[in-house]
Amino acid sequence: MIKGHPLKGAFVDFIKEQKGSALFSYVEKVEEGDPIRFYENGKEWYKGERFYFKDRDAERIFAGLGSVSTIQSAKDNRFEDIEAQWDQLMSQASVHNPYDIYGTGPVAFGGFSFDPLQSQGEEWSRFASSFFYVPEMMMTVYNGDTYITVNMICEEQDSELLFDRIEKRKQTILSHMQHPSEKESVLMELRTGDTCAWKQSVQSAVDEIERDDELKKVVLARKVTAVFDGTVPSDRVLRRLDEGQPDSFVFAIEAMDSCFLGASPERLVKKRAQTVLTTCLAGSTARGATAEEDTELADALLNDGKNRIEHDYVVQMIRHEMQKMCHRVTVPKEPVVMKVRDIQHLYTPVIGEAAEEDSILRFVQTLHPTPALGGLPGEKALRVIRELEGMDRGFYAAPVGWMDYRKNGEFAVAIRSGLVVQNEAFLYAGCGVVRDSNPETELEETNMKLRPMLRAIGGGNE
Ligand SMILES: C=C(O[C@@H]1C=C(C(=O)O)C=C[C@H]1O)C(=O)O
Ligand SMILES: [Mg+2]
Repeated sequence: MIKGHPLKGAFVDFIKEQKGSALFSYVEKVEEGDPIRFYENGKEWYKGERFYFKDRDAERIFAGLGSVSTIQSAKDNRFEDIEAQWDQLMSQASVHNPYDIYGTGPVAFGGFSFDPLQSQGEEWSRFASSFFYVPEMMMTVYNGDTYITVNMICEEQDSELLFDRIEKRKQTILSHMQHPSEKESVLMELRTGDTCAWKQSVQSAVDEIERDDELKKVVLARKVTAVFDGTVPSDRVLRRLDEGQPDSFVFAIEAMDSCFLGASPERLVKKRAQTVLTTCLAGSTARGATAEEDTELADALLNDGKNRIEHDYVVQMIRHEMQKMCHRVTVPKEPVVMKVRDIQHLYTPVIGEAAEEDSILRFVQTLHPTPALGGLPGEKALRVIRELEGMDRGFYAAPVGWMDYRKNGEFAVAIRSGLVVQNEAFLYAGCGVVRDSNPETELEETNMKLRPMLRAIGGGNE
């Protein structure tokens, strides 16, 4: 029995009043915390329902365990439907959060598949077309401070037992500093797919762009399959991504025996009160072996016509959509170069001012997919992708992130990512095809983009 927790009485009374089924949430500050450890330590009780999310600046880090309510939607209006379900849950919730920190208290974590009209690939069978976990327990690290949120939903007769059980688990997970180590598996085979056929589809997209005056850009992706001699240790993969990609969003989301994870440089949208941040990221080149070569490559990228056009299509669409949703939008005139470990990109950050009560999901719905992952114009490009790609992207290139009970939050574009299912890992990479694309160069670009995940699963050069 855990006696004396200040909120236990309040919880029991609340459940009694509500007659069950409403959310009770409380937040505590703890001395220190390691979200990766928290995630790993939660494996024993919560495997299959965990998540992890670190933003690009490592300003805010989340690790979530379990799900007291999983919000899902496969409807045509999946964004509105998810929002309505979240509103419904929150309208009856009792939230005890003495801290005014975004990302503490009830948070829904999850995402939306890239294209719900694409027929589902078997490897994605554990992933609904959109789903969000409301974690039972979550660690939020913000500016070096650590917060624990506990969420509970239960029947009246179970309330005391549940409170005590979670409190005990929480203590164990927080104190249990020695995480159970996973067995490393050996990579047996890397199936890169038919790269000739892939280059042909790039050429087909170029032909289509030449034929159709309206079509400007189509993003085509490919899938590489890694087969191991045993279960892929996804906790280790996550840890390697987290340690190896300090300048990226790092995320993981489990669904039963599958885990989708990655290290993406690309923000789809972040909303905090009136401020909305989004990103135009497109146009790529390699990193140099020396600082000089790196700068030369960056300069060449900034001055390369093909990459500038590829980038500009993204800016055009994002500017247009943001202007419709915000009363003020700031877009720099020229892109700058963003460098991550394996690649450099053209980058134009966009800032908008919207109404404080606007939901982040409205921005997700409107912006996804940007021409960085779909193409221009969007619908037409999606039709070409469905026809030429011949695979299910699942959550690759899709919005993955979190929203809080005030509809603030942040979503990354889930690129540089892969899906782990038992002894297999499916890795994805794509690139923006425009009129001047060369299939061989685009293939090389996808190889560069596969590197972070290959390294993290133990199949790449250091
Ligand atoms: C499609 C991917 O990346 C996108 C495509 C880019 C490009 O073609 O230059 C650059 C950044 C991303 O917006 C990927 O990483 O799989
Ligand atoms: Mg490109």
